[in-house]
Amino acid sequence: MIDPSLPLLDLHRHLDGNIRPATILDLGQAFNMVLPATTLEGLRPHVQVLDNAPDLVSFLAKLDWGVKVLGDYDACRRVAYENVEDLQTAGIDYAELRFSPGYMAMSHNLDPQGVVEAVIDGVAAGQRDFGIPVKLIGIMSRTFGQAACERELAACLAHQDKLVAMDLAGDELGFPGELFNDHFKRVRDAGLHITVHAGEAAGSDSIWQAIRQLGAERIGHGVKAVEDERLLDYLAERRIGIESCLTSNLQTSTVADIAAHPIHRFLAKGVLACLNTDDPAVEGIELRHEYTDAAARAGLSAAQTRQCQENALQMAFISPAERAALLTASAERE
Ligand SMILES: O=c1[nH]cnc2c1ncn2[C@@H]1O[C@H](CO)[C@@H](O)[C@H]1O
Ligand SMILES: [Zn+2]
Repeated sequence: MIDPSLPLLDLHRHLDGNIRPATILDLGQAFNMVLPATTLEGLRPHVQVLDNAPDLVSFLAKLDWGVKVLGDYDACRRVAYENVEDLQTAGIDYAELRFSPGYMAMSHNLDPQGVVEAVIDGVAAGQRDFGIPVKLIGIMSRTFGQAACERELAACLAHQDKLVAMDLAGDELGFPGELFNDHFKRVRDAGLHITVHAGEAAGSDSIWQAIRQLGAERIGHGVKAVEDERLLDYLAERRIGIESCLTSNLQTSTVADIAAHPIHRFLAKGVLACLNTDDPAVEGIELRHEYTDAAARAGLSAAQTRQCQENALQMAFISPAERAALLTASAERE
C-alpha cells in the first residue's frame, strides 16, 4: 500500500533498464537496424522478462536490445528524457536514476563521456518539463571487466558535479567486488556517494566486501544478508540501507517466490530497507505494483510499506532541506 501523505521514492531504477519497447522499435528503424520483431507484441518477449529467468545473467540479457538501438547521443538524450516522463506517469515524487555509460555506448562505439553528457542533458530537460526532482548515479558494469569500468568511471568523474553517487552492477558471480577496490578508492576520493549491487547472485560475503572494501553506504538488493545475523545487526546499527527490488529478485530467480523474500526480516531487524523497481520496462512493472501487489505477496502490512516509504526518504542521497521539501509537498497533497 502507498501512503499518499508520504512521498514516493524510487532509489534503485536503471534508466537503461527502462527503455520503452516503442522507443526501441522507433530507434531501431531510425538507425536501419534489424530487430527481432517489427511489432510491439513481437518485440516484447525479447525485451521483457515474461517467464522468470533462470539466473541473473539471463535476466540481464533482456536489457540488451534497449542499448543496442542507441545509435547516437540524441538517442541517449531521448531515453533519459522519457525516463523522467515515466516517473511522472508512475506518480513518483523523487528518483535516483542510474545508468551505465559504457553499456549504453558499446553497440555503436559512442564515447562514454558523450553518453554521460547526453543523459545529464535529457534528464535536465525532463526535470524542466515534468517537474520531478531526479538525481543521477553512474554505474560501472562489472560484466565487461576492470578496464571497461575504468573508462566508465573516468567518463562519470568528468561530470562528477552532476552525479550523486557511483554503483557497481552486472554479473556479480563472474566479477567479484575485489576486482574493483581501486575504482572505488577513486570514487571515495572524488567525494561521491556509493551504492553497490551485492548479495544478489553472490552471498553475504559480497555484501561485507562492498561495505568494508568498496565503501558502500547502501546496498542494491542485499537479499543474501539474511544468511548472516551479524551482518543484519551491522546494517541496522550503521544505517546502511538495503534497496529491495521484489519483482526483480523473483525474475532473476534470486528468490523462488516473493513470499520467501527476506524484506520482512530486514524490517523486523530495524534495517533500513525500501522498495524499488530496478528495471521497470524489462520487468513489466512500476513502483506502485511493488508497493501493492508485490508487497502484499511478501507479507508486508500497511505499517511496513509505510516504513519502507520512510526508509527511502532516510536513504536517499539528498540534503535535509530536500528531504523536508519532499515531505511538505506530499503533506500538502493530502
Ligand atoms: O538487477 C540487476 N542486477 C545487477 N545488475 C543489473 C541489474 N539490472 C541491471 N543491471 C546492470 O546495470 C547496467 C545497466 O544499468 C548493466 O550492466 C546491467 O546489466
Ligand atoms: Zn539494479
